[in-house]
Formats: sequence, structure tokens, C-alpha cells
Amino acid sequence: MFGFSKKTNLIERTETEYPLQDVKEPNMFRNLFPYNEPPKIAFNHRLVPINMPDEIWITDTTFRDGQQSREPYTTEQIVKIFDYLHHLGGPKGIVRQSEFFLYGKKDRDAVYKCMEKGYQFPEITSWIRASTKDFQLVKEIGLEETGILVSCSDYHIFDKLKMTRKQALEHYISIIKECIEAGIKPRCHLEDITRADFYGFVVPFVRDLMLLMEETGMPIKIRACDTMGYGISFPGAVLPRSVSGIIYGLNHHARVPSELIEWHGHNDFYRAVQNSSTAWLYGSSSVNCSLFGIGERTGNTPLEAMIFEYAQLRGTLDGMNTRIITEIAEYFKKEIGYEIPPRTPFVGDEFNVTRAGIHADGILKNEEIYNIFDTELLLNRPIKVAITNTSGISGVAHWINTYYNLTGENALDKKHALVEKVKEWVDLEYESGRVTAITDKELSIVVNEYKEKLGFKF
Ligand SMILES: CC(C)C(=O)C(=O)O
Repeated sequence: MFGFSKKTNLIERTETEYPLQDVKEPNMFRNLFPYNEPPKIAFNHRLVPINMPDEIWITDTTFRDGQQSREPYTTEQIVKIFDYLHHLGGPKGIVRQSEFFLYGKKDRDAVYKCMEKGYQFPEITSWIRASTKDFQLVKEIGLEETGILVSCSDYHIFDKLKMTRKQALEHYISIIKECIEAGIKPRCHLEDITRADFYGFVVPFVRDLMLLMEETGMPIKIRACDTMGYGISFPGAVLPRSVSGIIYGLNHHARVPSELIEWHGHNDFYRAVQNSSTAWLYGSSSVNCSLFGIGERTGNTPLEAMIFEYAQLRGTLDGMNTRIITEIAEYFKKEIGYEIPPRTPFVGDEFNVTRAGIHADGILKNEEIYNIFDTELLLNRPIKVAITNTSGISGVAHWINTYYNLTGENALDKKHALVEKVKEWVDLEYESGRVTAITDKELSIVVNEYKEKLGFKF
């Protein structure tokens, strides 16, 4: 069996099922990543079984990967967002952890202020430079776990670290041992796993980590980082791009229990949400996300999206308060000045706005026809109709009813005189050459004018 050598810090391997392949030349997987062409998706048609863990959850990286990619939040903003995450995730802690930098005084102040809240969830976890000094800092602050970077592709090992695979593995193991000796749980960020040699480096390395876990009794988390967003969720896609293959392999070949596996996705190919759900489905308990997907380059997996993926996969919100999502979006827009693209699912200004007249007609009859779910109930965002040249008279009636909150017998139908007058005004606008949509403000002025002229009150 394996055993840790006191002399070398290394595991002495007597079992050779997955030996480290200490290659002389880096494997850049040029068949998949030619660089001068778009990357390729190849299939070997190997399928692994779906195996969703009994418990799944979300972890948050808004303050780490999120902040890394934008100007820093103020301490006050961090505390406010942390508060929102607590209320959003509910008593079962579906938003289980949130990750914080500890670099500067401002970072640490934010951690202290969030700790003062005394919330069970999200647990506060850290991200540090892997050094003795920083391990002591984690300890002093009173945190239990820290993230440590253990980049695993040859792009990083050979070209960034200028090491061999064996040297990298030895280096990582010695850091992780130091972390454990300091009494802190390591969370190993396997950077660039979707370009790494899975059986030649990832599995041997992670098996060593699992052995270290067994020997020390200290849980070691494995975060599978799809750093460049190359992960593929299609069944039968080849490693290292296959998300299901990576999760299955970590679980079965490297023997990492599901509750210690976390997927960290990026959205470079629009795949972050799909890949995160796939990670859940194939055995990872945890998916790491950031609010609105704010993160490096195209961003991370949007946390709010995974709230709705959770609800769909589990058939329950499990105590999460989804209406908080709209409050968070308002806070980001008004207090942080972050512009959310209007068509962003769940949070954009127009995510449940319809423009087509034929849709508006359907909505007047039953809003379920053109709304994804009761967006008023779940997000405090009633379905809206925007008025353009194609909105039709039903659109105008719906707009007035929503804007002025006219329901039941007070609601105007499309034959109402006021609706007809407003529609005439809209038609005239477009006949005179207008090409833009009519804003709520403009339309409310017109409605108010006709209301007075026609003597209606509401
Ligand atoms: C820096 C690393 C851990 C990361 O966030 C990523 O790989 O995306």
C-alpha cells in the first residue's frame, strides 16, 4: 500500500494502477487545442452513469474570482451582498460557502464583519497565497478551510511553473501537508483541469491527496477548475474536456467522495451553466458560482442560474428565497453601478418582457402562455409587454394594466376607449418614422393625458 515517506514528503507507491506519468515533453493536447483554430470537441463514445449525490449545493466566489475581475467592492458592499447570499440560500444552506481574499486589511475587515453576523451559512472560507505566513493568518482569523492553487495542466506545470510533473506534484503535496499541519482544511484548486492529462497527472495526484486525507484525518476538497471554459457536457465526449468524465474519474478512480468534489466553471463558450449542472448530475455535490457570473473574462457560472437549476433538478426550492435575487440585482445596479445586460435570464430588465403583439394577446388571455413561470411570485417581477410597432392593441392593454396595477374587473380590455386612443398614438409614432421602442415613461405621459381628456380615473 501507499505510505508517506518522512524523508521525501512523497507517497511511496507500491500500487501502480495510476502511476504518475512524468513525461519529458508537455502534452498540450494539440488534437483538441490547436490554438490557431477553434478548439475541437472529440468523442470516444464512452458513457458514464448519471449519479447525482444525495445532497447538492452551491458555493460562492463573488468576492474571489468575481472581485479578481473587477474593481474591488467596499467592505460595506461585501457585507451587504453576504447578507443577501445568506437570505437567498435559506436555512438549509443551499448557498453553502463564500470565498474571501485575506490579502489586505480591507479584505480581512470584510471577513471580520461578515463573521460578526454569526450566520451558519454561507460558511466563510478563504483564498490565500500558499505560504506559512498565510496559513497562520487563516488560523488567526479563525477560519477552518483555505483554497490552494494546484494547477494541473502541462500548460501551467511546464510553461508557467517551469517544473516537471513530478516536481509539481512534490511541491503541491508539501504545501498541502503544511496546510494540514497548521490545522487548516485544504481545498485544492486543480486549475485548468479541462486541458490536463487526466490519467497521467490528475488521478495519480488526487489519489495521493486522498491517501493523505486518510492518514491525517483531515478532509481535502478537490475543486475541478474549468479555467478556460473548455468543459463539454455532451455524453461520450473525450477527456480532458468531458465534464462527466472528470467528475466520474475523480469519484471512482481517484476515490474522492462526492461531498468533497466541487466544480468551478467559466463561460468562455457559453457552457458554464450546463457544465455545472452536469457536474452535479455526475457526482459533484458542489458547484462554485458568482453572482451574475461576474468573474475572469466571460465570467463564472451565474449563481442565480444554479438556484433555478437546483430547483428544477431537485423539484423543490428547499427553503431558498428566490425573490432576493431581484433585490440583489437592484443593489448591483443602483449601489454598485453594475450594468446587467437587459436580456440576462432572471435578472435583466427585459428577461420577461415581450414585444410581439401576438404574444401580448396570449398574455392577456393567460400569462402562462408566454412566461417561464410565475415571475411575479418567484422573482417579484410581473411579466411585462414593451410597446413597439408590433405590440398590437392587446400589448397596449396589457401594458396599461401592468403599469397601473389594474387587475380583475378594473383591468382594461383591448376594446376600451383609452386603450384605443393610446394605440392610435403608438401607430402614429411609427408611421412618422420612429424605429425605437417606446419607453415606460413616454407611454405613461400619453396615458395620463388621455385619461384626463376622456375622464377616466385609476
Ligand atoms: C485561479 C483558479 C483557481 C481559478 O479560479 C480557475 O481556475 O478558474
